[in-house]
Amino acid sequence: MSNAVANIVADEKIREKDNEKSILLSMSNDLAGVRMTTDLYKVLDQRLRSLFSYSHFMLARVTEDGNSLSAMILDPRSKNKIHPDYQDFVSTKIPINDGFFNVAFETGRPVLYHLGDIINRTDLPGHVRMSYSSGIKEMILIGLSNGQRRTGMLGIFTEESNKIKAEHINLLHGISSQLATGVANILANEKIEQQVLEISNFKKQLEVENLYLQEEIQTTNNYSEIVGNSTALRDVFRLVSSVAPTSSSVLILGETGTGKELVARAIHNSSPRKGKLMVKVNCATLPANLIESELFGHEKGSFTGATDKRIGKFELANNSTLFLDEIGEMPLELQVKLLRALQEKEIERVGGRTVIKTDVRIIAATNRDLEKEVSLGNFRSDLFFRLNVFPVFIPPLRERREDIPLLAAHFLAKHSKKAGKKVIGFSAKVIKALGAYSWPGNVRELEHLIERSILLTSQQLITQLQLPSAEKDGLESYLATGDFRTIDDVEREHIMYVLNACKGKVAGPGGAAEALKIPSTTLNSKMKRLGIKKEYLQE
Ligand SMILES: Nc1ncnc2c1ncn2[C@@H]1O[C@H](COP(=O)(O)OP(=O)(O)OP(=O)(O)O)[C@@H](O)[C@H]1O
Repeated sequence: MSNAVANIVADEKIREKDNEKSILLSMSNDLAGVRMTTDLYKVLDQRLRSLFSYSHFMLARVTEDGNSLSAMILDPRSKNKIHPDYQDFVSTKIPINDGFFNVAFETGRPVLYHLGDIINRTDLPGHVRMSYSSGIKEMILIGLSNGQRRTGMLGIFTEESNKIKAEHINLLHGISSQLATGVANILANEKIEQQVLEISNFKKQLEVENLYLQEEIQTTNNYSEIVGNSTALRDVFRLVSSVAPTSSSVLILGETGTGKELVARAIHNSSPRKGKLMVKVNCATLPANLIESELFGHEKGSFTGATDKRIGKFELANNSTLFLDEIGEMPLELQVKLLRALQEKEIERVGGRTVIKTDVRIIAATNRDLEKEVSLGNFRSDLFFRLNVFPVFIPPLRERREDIPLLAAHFLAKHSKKAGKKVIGFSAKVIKALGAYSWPGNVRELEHLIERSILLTSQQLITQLQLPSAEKDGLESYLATGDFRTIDDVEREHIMYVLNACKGKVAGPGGAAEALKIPSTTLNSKMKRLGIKKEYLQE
């Protein structure tokens, strides 16, 4: 070689080296700024294509266990895409120890394979066969390690032989550590984003639960007292205190507004579960399709709108009490699921596969006649029997009128304080009217009426009652006047009339009992109850 030629060759080599250096430098710069896989794809595709012509590349990440690879960037131009094994290959973990990937890691340099030369090897892994049958001639594998830690694997594939030259291998080796750092950055970034997402989901969930618990606390405070001293209510108290310490299901029956929720809270608050809040679900206020997820929770994406995982009320009530209000409104298909949850003591979230053990005490309430609903086929008999192990019936207010004065005084104190007014009592006429009204809305109606009356009055005494539809309903306005006789009044008058006619004789022939066609013992007890004493009789 002449000196001149030697100089030209040397110059050429220097230029190549300079070119190599500048490629390496600009690629390093590009890689250092990469934070997302889509950016990495663009950088790699652009830079690699400026080096040599190739068919496609593939970047895989090393999985957490360090033993396998999973796809990270799939080149849309991959020749393997039409191969029947492609989907399996890109969606499953591929072991590193396959005689190819591990070699690329162990040698610490890019390893070039001419597939035509190795295709007859008996130990070839599936992915190499797939590439070969898709027309790939050369494959270069570059193991990416960040210090001692393996992070990923870059594979570049050509459709023509001898496309990858020694200088390309050098260049690829030169960028491998930057690329490994880029991959590690992306993985760390993804992990952080995932954690941020999880934290924000948890935060949202906690906010929802917190809101719910706040409401519960407020409700609990409102319902801290059951007022009343009637025999009927005392019977309820007896039942409450005998069932509270157990874990037995309770079914509370009664018309609307009789205090079923109050009694449910009383049971929970006197039970060993009182340290946790009672959780309430109103089966009537939720659309049928949402009750299931409300009760059992759901996994993210289990149905349209399920954007986040949600814990159901059953799980929330673990080790506590779940109050199922208006149980009679529960759709039949959900009744089966509820029954299963009660029997098995475990639940599954909607769209979830894992079974979650729960220890939940159920208190259900309804104003419907559940037995009738069973006979009409609207309520499952097996669920009814399961819930009805301990029924508690709360009589309507009109059947325990003795409670009205106490309740009225209680609500007067409560709402006059709330309204900041000094209202201290009711006029005699109002007390009479309160005692006479039929209270179809029970205690709730009484409370609302008193609250409204306090707001309307400008005096210290409530002298006017705004009984609902008093003008419209003749009977109710009659009742509201308080100017009418009760059954007791009528009975008392009639007994006294007959007793007078019998000259005060109660028992025996010619006595009042005989005339009234009732046993004398019954007449005596009636007289006692109605406060009829002999001395009241006319001479
Ligand atoms: N004995 C009582 N003492 C004090 N307040 C009562 C009593 N009974 C009911 N209340 C009050 O009346 C209102 C209605 O009570 P609650 O919600 O418990 O009735 P409910 O039977 O569960 O009604 P619904 O069937 O409509 O759900 C509440 O504000 C409650 O505090």
